Amino acid sequence: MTASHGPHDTAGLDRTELLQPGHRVGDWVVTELIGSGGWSTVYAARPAGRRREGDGRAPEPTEVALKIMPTAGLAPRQARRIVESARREVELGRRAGHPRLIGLRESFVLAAPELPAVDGAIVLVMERAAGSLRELLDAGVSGADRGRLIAGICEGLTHLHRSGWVHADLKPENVLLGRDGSVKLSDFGLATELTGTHGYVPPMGTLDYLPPERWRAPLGELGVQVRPSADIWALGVVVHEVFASGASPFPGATPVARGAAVQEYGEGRAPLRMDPAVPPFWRVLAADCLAPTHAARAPHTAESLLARIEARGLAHAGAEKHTARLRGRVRAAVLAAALCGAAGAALWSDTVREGASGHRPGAVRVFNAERGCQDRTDRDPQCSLGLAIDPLRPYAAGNVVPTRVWHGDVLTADCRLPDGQPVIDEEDLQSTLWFRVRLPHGSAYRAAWLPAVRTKDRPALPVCPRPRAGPPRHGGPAPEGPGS
Ligand SMILES: Nc1ncnc2c1ncn2[C@@H]1O[C@H](COP(=O)(O)OP(=O)(O)OP(=O)(O)O)[C@@H](O)[C@H]1O
Repeated sequence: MTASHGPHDTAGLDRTELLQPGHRVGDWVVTELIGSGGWSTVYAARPAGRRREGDGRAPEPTEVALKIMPTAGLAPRQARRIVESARREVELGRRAGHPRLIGLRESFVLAAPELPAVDGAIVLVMERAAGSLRELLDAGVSGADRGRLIAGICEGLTHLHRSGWVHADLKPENVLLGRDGSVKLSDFGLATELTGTHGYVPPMGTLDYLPPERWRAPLGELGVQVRPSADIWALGVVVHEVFASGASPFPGATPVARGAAVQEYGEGRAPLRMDPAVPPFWRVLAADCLAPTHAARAPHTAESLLARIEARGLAHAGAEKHTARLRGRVRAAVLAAALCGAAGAALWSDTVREGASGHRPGAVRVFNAERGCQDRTDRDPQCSLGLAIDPLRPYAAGNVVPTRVWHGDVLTADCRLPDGQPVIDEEDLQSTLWFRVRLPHGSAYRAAWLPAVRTKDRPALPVCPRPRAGPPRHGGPAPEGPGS
């Protein structure tokens, strides 16, 4: 739970360390302090002793995290808030367990008359995580991990939203990481179950992650209204932070100043300005999450965002696999040429690339919307694009020929298909137009299909005969095509 820094501020608690290593809390012994939030302190702990086998309880983990939420000395309103927060955490843990949510083992009230500061505290016994996304951002997230982490957060949100809950406090501190690097959402102190289209939360939250509508939301008897789109907004901020070294997409030196920038943007008085370090695919995704109103954001559900990330991941994985296979083939071709004393082997990539050859009829120059890929000449697999086997099937990893193409390659198209499968590129351009392009000698297919969003050229070409719809083809020569 986040204390005291929502638009409806309340005073937080000034707490010092409450428990020392070795202190016994229920069946657990504190081993070290992990960290403190506005209303709680989290400790690592180990089991106090062996439980008897067959006592009907779940097997003991070697380590847990104890979230201690003291209530002593609080004003009745604050104490009620703590109890309510614990109730939300326990309720969500009981009803919506999932590998992408931190596991809750048990909860109890601590009786510690010798320690008045924690006597009567609420204790949550949780699965212990290895760290948080905040720590990872501070240390520097590796490029390869970024997409995986965001996909993990989307998985957690998808599960929560499908189960009818809103997290309402998504931020890097609440994205924990398992020892295997897996994502686990945590801190459900503000999580609320939807009644119809929305739920209610206490007037609290973390300023940097609140959507524009939260700043104007009236405070009713039940609290402030929230909808799943509030989590999607927070996800947009997190996506930006992950790619922009922890920087918020909203300018300002303090959370309050950044909150003012959010409101300006929400009212249409300022554009959304993202850091250039955010790559195009993630920029489009973050912009969808950061749509200024609930209505504009609502179509971008956690589930649909996850599907987009997975589709992109598949395409990349496919690119790497195909490139590795092709590299093997190229090596074999070079070796064969050398053994035969040939002057040189014709590499498929050189055959495909005709960047300097000028324009010829049917020429289409490949365009990669990812700006980071446009200046590269090293044909990095991450920057390669796929050509489809079948333009009537989804443009995904199972439907691409092994031959890859890169930004600037010039291909020869012999016809166009105006009404193929719709394709949306990284900049949200959508088109159903496809070009049938020739592939070089020795390719597994003689022809393949380039979606029009992958080129800026629109050569005047005849309409292709409609390809026969059929089951996915995974190899062998294309039965149709111009030949080469
Ligand atoms: N199960 C856990 N395993 C490991 N670390 C945890 C666990 N739960 C919380 N932490 C860490 O403990 C620290 C305190 O967490 P806590 O939930 O009390 O506050 P917070 O999320 O930082 O802030 P607030 O609750 O005020 O928003 C955070 O750094 C968090 O990453």
